Amino acid sequence: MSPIGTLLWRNLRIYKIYGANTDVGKTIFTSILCNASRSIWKDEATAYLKPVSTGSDDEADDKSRMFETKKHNVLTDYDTCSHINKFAKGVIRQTLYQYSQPAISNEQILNSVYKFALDRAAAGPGWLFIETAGGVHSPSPSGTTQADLYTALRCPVVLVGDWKLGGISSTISAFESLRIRGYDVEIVVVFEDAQYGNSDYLKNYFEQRYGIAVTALPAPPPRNTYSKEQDERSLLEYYRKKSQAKAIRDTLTHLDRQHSARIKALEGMSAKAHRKIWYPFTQQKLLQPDDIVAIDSAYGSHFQTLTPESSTASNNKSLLQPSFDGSASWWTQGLGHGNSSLTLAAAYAAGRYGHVMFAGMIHEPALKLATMILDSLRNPRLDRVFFSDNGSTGMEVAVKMALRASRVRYGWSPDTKIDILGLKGSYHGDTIGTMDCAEPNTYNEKVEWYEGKGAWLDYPQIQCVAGKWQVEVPSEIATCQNQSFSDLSDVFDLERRRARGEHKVYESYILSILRQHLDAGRKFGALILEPVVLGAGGMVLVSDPLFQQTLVLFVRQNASLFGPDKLPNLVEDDKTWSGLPVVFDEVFTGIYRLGRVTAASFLGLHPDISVHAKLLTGGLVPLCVTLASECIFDAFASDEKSDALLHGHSYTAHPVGCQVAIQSLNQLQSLDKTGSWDWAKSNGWLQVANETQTCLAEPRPEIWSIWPLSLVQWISLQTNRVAGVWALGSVLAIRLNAADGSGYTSTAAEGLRKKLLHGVSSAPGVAWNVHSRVLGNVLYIMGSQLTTEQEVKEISDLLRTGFEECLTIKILWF
Ligand SMILES: C[C@H](N)[C@H](N)CCCCCC(=O)O
Repeated sequence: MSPIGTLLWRNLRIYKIYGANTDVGKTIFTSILCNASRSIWKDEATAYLKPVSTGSDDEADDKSRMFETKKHNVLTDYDTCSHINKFAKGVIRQTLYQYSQPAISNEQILNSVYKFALDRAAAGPGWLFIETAGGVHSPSPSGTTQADLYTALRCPVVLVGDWKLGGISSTISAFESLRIRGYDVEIVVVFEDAQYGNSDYLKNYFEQRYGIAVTALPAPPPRNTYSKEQDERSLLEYYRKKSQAKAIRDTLTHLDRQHSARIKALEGMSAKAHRKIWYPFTQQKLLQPDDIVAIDSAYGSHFQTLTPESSTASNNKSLLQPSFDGSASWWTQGLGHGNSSLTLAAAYAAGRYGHVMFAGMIHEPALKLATMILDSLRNPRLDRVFFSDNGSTGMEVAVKMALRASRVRYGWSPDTKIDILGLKGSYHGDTIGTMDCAEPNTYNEKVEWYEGKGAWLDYPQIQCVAGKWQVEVPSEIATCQNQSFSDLSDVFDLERRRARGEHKVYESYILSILRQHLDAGRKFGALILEPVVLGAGGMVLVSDPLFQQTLVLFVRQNASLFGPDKLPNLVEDDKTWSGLPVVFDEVFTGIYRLGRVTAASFLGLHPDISVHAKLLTGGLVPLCVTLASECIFDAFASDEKSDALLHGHSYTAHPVGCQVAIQSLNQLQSLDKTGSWDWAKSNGWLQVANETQTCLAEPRPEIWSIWPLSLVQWISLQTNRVAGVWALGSVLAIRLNAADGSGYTSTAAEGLRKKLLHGVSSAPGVAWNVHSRVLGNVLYIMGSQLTTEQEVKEISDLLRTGFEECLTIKILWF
């Protein structure tokens, strides 16, 4: 099954009819719109679709039961599909499901709606009106409300307002519910009512606030209970007149124009962007307008993007296609695009506070989040939370914290040159301070102010090569040989490996490097690591975790190397940093990206400073927290204001971010607790571990990925082009053999990226693709924490086909 696409065809104007409430006249308005479009666009077809209809099978809307209902409310009586039959002759009409049918899934409904729309578009130009059930939040068969059910299809909306007592409120509430879910309400239609005058109020309200027109029509004639014939005649007359009314013609003309305007705007975006936007991480001289992908919207794991051939495509070709968000929107995405509970959290905090000043003040979301994140990370060292905006700024703060703590501990003067200790290929942010924490590399070699301030150690890397997990030891760690493991859990089984003494060779290497630098008079103020995975440095399943663990323990156990302790009253306990403050940059790897709440837990370590962003807010808004131990915090305590951490972003601890983060953490924790990733864990990963386990006493670490182990192994066997591959949590990284030298500037992964971008056409008119970023010769695909087994299967198949096609037709794409 292909992912569900947004409904947009050039020749088919599709509108979704939502009601401010049930019983407000959705069917009557839809029948009038159908009838009118039939008479205005005579050569075109008009279709009406009711995806789900209320009532049991025998009293289904499809059956002609009009006038036989026992209810006496005029609109309820008319709320049947047979209205379309009777009052909008020639309209193609279909009801897909009845509520009474058992177990109709959301996917079934959405796929059927898509298929119906696709068939209509293929049949020729026209209109399609899709009538939802009840009010905006009336539940669908699965329980999902109407507004949430149809988000993926994202049709523009005709909102039928409520003309009764209380209707102003329900109409505005319905509008707001639709709006915060990203729907474009193109027009509001409502019956006139002399008693309440809702239509006048709503006209002013929507036109003035949102520039949205309101069309008001007189209500249908009251029911004639004495004569069926009379009743039907007067109703026919009502429909005939209203379908010819100027207000309805104007409404349809407006909807027709809006449809064309939406397509024109979408198709013009890339060219305009090419002239106006300065893109990040992009050599724009090499960028053509056509390379820029226009996004209409995003939902779940997919963007809805304009197809490359949209302007030349035949009329019935869909203009939008689902594009799997393969970089998880630069590693931020965790809980799906358009996640309405996150949206509501953001809206709630924006409504309650907007943004408020933080220095010297406190608000509930910040305090709650601080408590929650400290509890969640289960790191006994961490006591304090500093808020900033994004990973770079959070890391800048971490560096300031760590260096100050070291300077105070070791009694260095403020002008002492202090370096950091790190790993080659590390990347901690794009701002100058954090760039200086990285060794010289492609990202910083042409940055005028870059001045690397550190010593960076080499390390062994892990990847699956030809079906085996290899720990590849660089020549710098000379005496050690590459090691091969049958599964990844064995690599992460640090206790056993330590018991076997495998760390000793790492200790000697670390000591020899440190000695060289310290003997040259260098001073270090922090050990900064991206635990387990190096992100921008090439998506490296870093150093054998045993190496990172050994490095941290070595630094902590050999404090005297770094300087004589100048703090006479220092109380040493297991919360006090030793040797160097250990900073973990978990901006990318933390908060379940790798399947666990912290990446530190893979190493069995507690850092003194820990930085978290990206998944912290589920990928909705930027926010970063830098957590520190009390002992780091104390380094800033004095009677002098100038000793304080003089740092604070304007949007520090913005309530919207904090509230969204609370919601995200709750959702992620609940996914974890309720076994939502069990399908992935059993996808080869934990079976292998358990099989190996039977003869072992202690349980082994739980290592798994949403990307099946069989896929990882299969890719690793494509040895003529693949140098190695790994997967952990929601990340899959493929390192390709590169003739042009590996690294960020390599073009080796471009061919595979393009293959994924070209995508799949699974059936006529049904296409989807994968949007991904490459890091030179490394192509990675990152799901969200809500990516489904089905989505993973589709992408896995596409990857396999991509590799196989290239073999068959011998295209050298890397
Ligand atoms: C997004 C991330 N946090 C960094 N700011 C950028 C990392 C380098 C990405 C390079 C690229 O996608 O071309």
